[in-house]
This record gives sequence, structure tokens and C-alpha cells, in this order.
Amino acid sequence: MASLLIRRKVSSLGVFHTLNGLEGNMKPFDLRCEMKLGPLFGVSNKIRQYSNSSATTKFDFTDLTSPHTWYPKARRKRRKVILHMGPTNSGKTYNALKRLESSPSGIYCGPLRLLAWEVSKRLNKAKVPCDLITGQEREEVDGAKHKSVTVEMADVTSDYGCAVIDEIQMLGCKTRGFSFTRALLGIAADELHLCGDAAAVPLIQEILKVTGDHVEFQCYERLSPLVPLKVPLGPFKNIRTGDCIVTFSRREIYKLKRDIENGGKHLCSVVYGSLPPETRTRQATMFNDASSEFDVLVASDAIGMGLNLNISRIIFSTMTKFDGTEMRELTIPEVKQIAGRAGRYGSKFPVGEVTCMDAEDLPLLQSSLNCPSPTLESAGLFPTFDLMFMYSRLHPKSGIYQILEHFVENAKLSANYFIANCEEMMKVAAVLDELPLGLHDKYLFCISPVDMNDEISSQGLTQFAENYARKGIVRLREIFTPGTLKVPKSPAALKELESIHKVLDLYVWLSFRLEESFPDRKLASSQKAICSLLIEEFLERLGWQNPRPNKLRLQSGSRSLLSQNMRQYL
Ligand SMILES: Nc1ncnc2c1ncn2[C@@H]1O[C@H](COP(=O)(O)OP(=O)(O)OP(=O)(O)O)[C@@H](O)[C@H]1O
Ligand SMILES: [Mg+2]
Repeated sequence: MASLLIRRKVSSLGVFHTLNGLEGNMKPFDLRCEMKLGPLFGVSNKIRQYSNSSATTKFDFTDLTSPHTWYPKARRKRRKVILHMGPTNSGKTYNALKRLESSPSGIYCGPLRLLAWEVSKRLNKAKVPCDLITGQEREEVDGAKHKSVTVEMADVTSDYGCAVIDEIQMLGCKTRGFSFTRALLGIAADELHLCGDAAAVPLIQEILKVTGDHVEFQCYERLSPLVPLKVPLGPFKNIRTGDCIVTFSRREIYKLKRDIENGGKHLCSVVYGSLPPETRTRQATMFNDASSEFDVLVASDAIGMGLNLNISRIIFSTMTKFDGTEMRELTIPEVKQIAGRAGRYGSKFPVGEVTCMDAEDLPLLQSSLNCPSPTLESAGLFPTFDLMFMYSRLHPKSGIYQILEHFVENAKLSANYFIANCEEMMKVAAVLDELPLGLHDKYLFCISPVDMNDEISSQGLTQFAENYARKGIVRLREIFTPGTLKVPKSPAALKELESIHKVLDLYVWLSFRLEESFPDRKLASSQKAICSLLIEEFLERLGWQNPRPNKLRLQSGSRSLLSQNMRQYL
């Protein structure tokens, strides 16, 4: 590992990567939304007084049965909630965005950075100034009254004319669901548009019974047909322009890319979860661009939600995926979401097709497409920091690990909710409890976008937390030497560069929350940009192995462009 001076020895990186399509930065919400209450991220005086008083002993902080009361600003409104429900590619998001565009102020909350990016671009193009805000990005536009954000960044402290929560069925997700619940209960908008699968309707109705909101429905039908094919793909020579091959392991993605490119007819863009978001965006853009030679996409389910790509046919290379614990078959919603990327209305391909590489998988594909998604039973929930803080006042000896464990084991919930899976946070908590940090700092590190299954990423977090605890200031150069990044020469080196990108990304994330203690955001951002350009250069070089002279010429042209792009960062 050239550039990261992580103290402990990093063993070889044999971790099996799951590509579950979730954004790397999609850790739980940004505290500051709730935390405008006081200087130290909002542990307000009111709460301090309250938590010092004898009332704390009588109050059960693990009682999470009325989460709608956590958001007084939203509760002061009688929101008009419009449920846009229907299958993929039916215009749900399109119609909700039309309302957003025409409102004097608004916020779009999406599950993916790519979607937030697409929406901010669209609004700005329509002359509606719109900020883009994700965990690690703040692109502010002069005079903007609109924001496009990843759902974890949903703002529950401001007033909006209109809000959109896209892919609302994600509130049933074990790890990220609670951020959707928070946005659903907490956004103070006159109009709240919820887009998603009809499987979420009964649950949303139940949840909103206690908020006093007015609920309306708009049901949608697919705008263009999706045809499940009766035959599998067959040999790779049957691949054609506009195809997207879906697989769930990083290794398979690169193998497929190479196999297809070796055929000499196509170049492949790739999109998967652990690629830097900006690289994913550029790879998707390149595939979407008819004038680019990258006419085939090889992707994980990172493309599976809401995105509008020029895909004519989805080909499942497998119908099973490793979900972090075990290999399992794809669920009905997963199959529908992924298949729904083919033949988007208004794209180059008016009819979408879907098939598998393996004939044995066709029956599962067919049955999944024909079945309705199972109705959602409950939504994710997670205690606010204030509740944890008050609980900690009663149990001053408990570390954050014990506090989290206590909430997970003892939280009282109504039937509409389940407590979020916070195993990842608890892995971080175990490390942090060794350090002399306050509860809030620990909480902040716990919700940061670290990937604890990635050794480099988790050691980056440990070093940031240790240096922060020791000195109160963390200089990037203490663990990173700028100028040492290189184009990866092997898949292992590529993976390492992706991990380095994650550490730099973590630094940027922390710098937005602990500005004075993490002062090198500019340097971290520029090194991040170099990482993603080097990764892209590696991806393009894979393409050059292709024995097509005309493509070679084109690619070397784009390489010099890439080098120029890099020079501005170096
Ligand atoms: N009335 C319309 N006029 C023009 N284009 C439209 C219209 N409705 C939808 N579209 C286009 O059709 C495509 C699919 O629409 P949209 O993204 O809203 O579907 P969706 O139902 O949200 O799909 P998903 O469930 O996959 O998110 C988009 O490119 C959108 O711009
Ligand atoms: Mg949509």
C-alpha cells in the first residue's frame, strides 16, 4: 500500500465483496439536521436541564413507540401526502419532480447519489436552482431554494413547499430503512410526494394515521413494455449494443467485461457499489452517450433503483447474491427493480427485454416478474442522538457499544416498526470505546461512511479517531502521502485504490462535520478525484487489451484527456 501510512500491518485483502447496490456514503443520517439545537452538535440546554433533572429517572428512553412526536416542525403542519405508486418505469418520479419544480421551495430525497445528481442536474437545467447535498458533497447554487439530497441528508428542520421521497419502499430496508422513516415522519413540507412500489402502501397508511396528514393516491402503469425473453443469452457473441449484464461480485464484473471485450465488438462501462460515486456517474454517462464506444454495461444492483439508463436488455448472469452473510436468491422486488432498467420510456430503446445467461434461471426470472412484491410489514427505526444522550446520563459508565446494544435489545416499538440493524455501527463502537472521546464524537464516527469489512477503510477510521482523540486535529498528511497514487496494474491494486478512496472519502465526510479538526478537505477531495481518475484509467486500459486498432486510437485520445484532467489536481 503505497499511499496510506496505516500503522498496523494490513494483511492481504481477500475479503469477498458484496455489491449490494448501496451507496458507500449511505450511512445513517446526518445528525446536524436534528442538531441545530446547540453548539456541540445540538445537545441543547433544554435537554441538558432535562437530563440532569430527576425526570430522567422516570422516563423510559427506549420507548420508541411514538416516533412521529420526534419531529414537532412537521407535526405543526397538516401535510398533503401524495403516494405515487406503480411499477418501474411508470413515471412516478417524473410526475413528483414536476410538482417539485413548480414549487417555490423543495427537497428531493433519493436512495442513490446518482439519483440525487440526476435530479439536481435536471432542476438546474430547467432553471430551478438546486443544491446537491450528499454525505460528502455540497454543491451549492446561488439563490437555490431547492435541494437534491441522499435520503440520509434529508433536512427535517426547515420548511419546504414540496418534498419528494423516492423509492419509499426502502423504508423496509434493514440497514437504511430508518433514514426513509425519518424523512417520511420528519420533513416539514406542505406537500410530500412519495414514489415507490405499491407494496409499501398499507404500511405508509398505517404510519401516517397518527400524523394527521392528508393522504392521496396516484396509481401508475408502465409507460413502455418490458418483455421477458423465453431463451437465455447463449454465447457472448449474442451480446449487442444496449445490453446490461448484471452480476453481484466485483470479480465477476471484471471477468465479464474482459470476456465481452475480448470478442472485439464491444467496450463495457462498469458500475458497482464500491466504485467511487463520481466514477460510477462517469461510467453510466459514457454508456448513456450514443457517441461513446462504451455500448455495453456490466453492473451490479447499484443500477437497480430509479435510474434512467439507455438499456435495451437486462441479462442476469446469476439469480443469487451474497448478502453479507449467505448466498441467497434475489428477492422479487430486487428482480423487478433491476429488470425495470430496460427500455426506459423516452430512451433509445422503447421496448425493454430481460433474460438470463443460464437457461436454468429463466423460471425464477419469469415468476419474480409476474408476482406482486410482498407487502411491507414494518419500517426501520433508530433512536435519535438526543435519546441516546439522555440514556447515557443515567448510565455514565456505559460506552457507546453498550448503549447501542441496550437500545437494540430493549427498544419498545409499535407494530409498524423494527429497530435498524446496526451491526456495522457496533463494530465501530467497539473500537471507539477504547478512546477518550465524548458520546457525541463517538456517535459521529459510528455513523460515518466507513466500511468495516474493508481492512484499509476500517483502519483509516481507527487512525482518524485515535489522532482526533489524542490531538484534536487530524492532518491528512499524517496518514497519506499525496503524489504516490498510481494507475493500478492488477485487480488487487484496483481494489486497494478503491479502499484508499474510501478513506479519503471518510476524511471529507468528517471534515464537513468537524471542520476545525479535519482541516484538509481540499487536499482529500483532490486526492479522491485523482483516485477515481486512476481507477477510470485502469478501466479504460482493460478496454485497450481489445485487439481493435480503431478503438485503440480512440482510447489513447481519451487517455490524454484523462491525463490533462489529472494535471489540474496534481
Ligand atoms: N409524461 C412524461 N413525458 C415525458 N417523459 C416521461 C413522462 N413520464 C415519464 N417520463 C420519462 O420516462 C422515464 C421513466 O420515468 P420515471 O423515472 O418517472 O419512472 P419511475 O416510475 O419513477 O420508475 P422507477 O420505479 O424505475 O423509479 C424517465 O426518463 C422519465 O423522464
Ligand atoms: Mg423513480
